[in-house]
Amino acid sequence: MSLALSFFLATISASMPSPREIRVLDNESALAEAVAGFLASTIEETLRRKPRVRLVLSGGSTPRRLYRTLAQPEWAKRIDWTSVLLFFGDERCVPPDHPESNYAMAKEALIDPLQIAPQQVMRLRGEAEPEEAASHYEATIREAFAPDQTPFPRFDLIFLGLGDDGHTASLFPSSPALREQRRLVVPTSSPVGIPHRLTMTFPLLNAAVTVVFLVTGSSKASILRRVQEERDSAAPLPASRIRPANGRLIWYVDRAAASALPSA
Ligand SMILES: O=C(O)[C@H](O)[C@@H](O)[C@H](O)[C@H](O)COP(=O)(O)O
Repeated sequence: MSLALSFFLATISASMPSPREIRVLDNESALAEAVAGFLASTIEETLRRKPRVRLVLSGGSTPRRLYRTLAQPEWAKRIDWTSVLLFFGDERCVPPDHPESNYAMAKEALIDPLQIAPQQVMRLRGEAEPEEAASHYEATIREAFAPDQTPFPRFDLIFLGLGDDGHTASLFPSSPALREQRRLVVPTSSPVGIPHRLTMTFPLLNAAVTVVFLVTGSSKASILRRVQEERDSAAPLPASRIRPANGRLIWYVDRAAASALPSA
């Protein structure tokens, strides 16, 4: 094979997203344990190559079980949290102690129990003016990746959830934020719950080394099937557009959420 052809094939294969992996666990508890194990292995493997791990937490209610599991002694002793920088994929525009704050949930379930130092936690300032908060967070991300000035920094692992309308992070169907191709973080709005949000954008999320979706419960069965079956439709659901160009996409789902999948 000529050098030119092998280079061409390498380039093509490098630009094709890796296949998505769906891992079905019996229930929420088994899912939390499995994801904790995956996170521990990912952190261990990353720290063999780099001095720190940059991890993005998801909001919503699903990840709370995972965060509480990670705070348990048997997991706390397995993970070197002193080498982990925590970021948030999105935030509601509320104060950090508001019951709807994604930061407040992670603080209660993970950060405080593990005594993770404040300087390791990059909080999205939900209490600030949204444009200012978005710009500040973009600067925070770029500082955390310096001197690497890649246009879209590659987080080592990003956790995401799935809304029953197909949204993920705070990227909601029909939102202008879905079209953002330049910025890392933008203000946006939600049709449900807290209206004003901040969210990481598709280019940043899809730059990740690994993206892990956490989906549990029978209420997500229908939307999970739609997302898995959607192929290049004219208006794909936001969660369907999460396809790390040079990374892994893994769906951790429980049996209830997977009940509508063809292989279920
Ligand atoms: O701020 C948020 O709410 C999340 O970023 C959002 O994308 C969440 O992951 C989904 O809405 C699923 O939420 P549940 O886990 O509560 O079902």
